Amino acid sequence: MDYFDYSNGRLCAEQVDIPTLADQYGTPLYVYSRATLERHWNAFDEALGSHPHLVCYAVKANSNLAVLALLARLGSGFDIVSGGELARVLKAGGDPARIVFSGVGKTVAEMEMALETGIRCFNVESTAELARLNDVAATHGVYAPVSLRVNPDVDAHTHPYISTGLKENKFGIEVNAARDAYRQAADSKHLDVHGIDCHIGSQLTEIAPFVDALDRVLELVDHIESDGIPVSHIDLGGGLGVRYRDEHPPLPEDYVRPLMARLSNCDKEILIEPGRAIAANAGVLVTEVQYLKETAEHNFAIVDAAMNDLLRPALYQAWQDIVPVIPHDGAAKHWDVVGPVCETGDFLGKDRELTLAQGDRLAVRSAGAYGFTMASNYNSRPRPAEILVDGDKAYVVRQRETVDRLFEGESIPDL
Ligand SMILES: Cc1ncc(COP(=O)(O)O)c(C=O)c1O
Ligand SMILES: N[C@@H](CCCC[NH3+])C(=O)O
Repeated sequence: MDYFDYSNGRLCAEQVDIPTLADQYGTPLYVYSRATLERHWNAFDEALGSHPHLVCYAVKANSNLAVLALLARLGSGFDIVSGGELARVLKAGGDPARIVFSGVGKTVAEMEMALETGIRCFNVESTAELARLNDVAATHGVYAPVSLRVNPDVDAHTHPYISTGLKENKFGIEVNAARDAYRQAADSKHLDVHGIDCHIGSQLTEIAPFVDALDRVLELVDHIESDGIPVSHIDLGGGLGVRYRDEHPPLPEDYVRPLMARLSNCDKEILIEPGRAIAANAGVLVTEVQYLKETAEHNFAIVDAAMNDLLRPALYQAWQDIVPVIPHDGAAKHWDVVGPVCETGDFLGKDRELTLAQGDRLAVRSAGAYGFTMASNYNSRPRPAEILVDGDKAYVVRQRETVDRLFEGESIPDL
């Protein structure tokens, strides 16, 4: 459930009128709902109940400082994948002791920054990374808290680009090699083994793969602990899907229940790393129809948002609902909603039945996750502004990028 709905024939975010926001701040424009973000985070937190747990929001889904700050105030932990994300979380007031650091390619500088900050744990993804982290910690005379991300070889039944838990994927340490990796970690003088971690993919709409992955992790925990290496937490990763079209992903409580049933006799702290399920349906991308172009083959609605603003349709052929901001009368037609970028793959939606006129505004739904964070400046397009709505108030949480900003850091050498 989210807080985007029509009131008097105009789309609103909570109690704020989206057409007015578009008039004030222009388009393309990302609009987020605080109540939706908080509701989703709380749903995970409450589902985990009294079992010791930490919901570590996956920052990559939506890393706007205002979004991170409001989750930090709820007591959220954070799953980060770069030094940049670490800096963002700290800037937003996140607690370093609630940060877990995932990612296959952590650099020495990123490790140093995280050690200095005193993060909760490194989710280590290879034995080479274990060795590097031990060296970096030794150089600084500290101990690095580690959890090994194991790749359980479970098919998440999701888009191949966002499946991460199969043995052919680059992520994690092969489940069969994990026991040896734990021995390496335990024998490393400057590493402290804290936990175990897995993340099998994103936009999962079934529970079975999560349960299979947990079973493999629990089997491994038995082996590791019988080797004399205790772990104090199990991190189940993120990945719970959302409804973009006609999917029926489980609610947070229905996703957590079967997992916790398996963990009823387990006193270890449970971490989860949801991103999309918290942020996706908490945001829309508002865009304006620039031209309507009807050809023999297709009707094109050329809008002012493009693949550089919202990449998911172009990258994954992802379907996101596109709705009018102010529905009006007229004959509906089938439109390909496309952007101005010079790529055939630049579309936001194809074959959408809409009643359109030039100048209409449209909202692309479920754009709060992997929307702005994947935006680029391709075609030298400044990135959109971002608005956070809270009840009847709207805050500009990122100004629209200016063309001047696009040249920052560039120079023309005196050749
Ligand atoms: C390690 C890790 N944790 C958490 C997430 C968040 O995933 P999602 O947004 O699907 O919940 C991701 C992205 O897939 C990830 O790579
Ligand atoms: N960016 C992807 C999800 C990737 C998850 C990253 N681990 C999407 O939009 O669906």
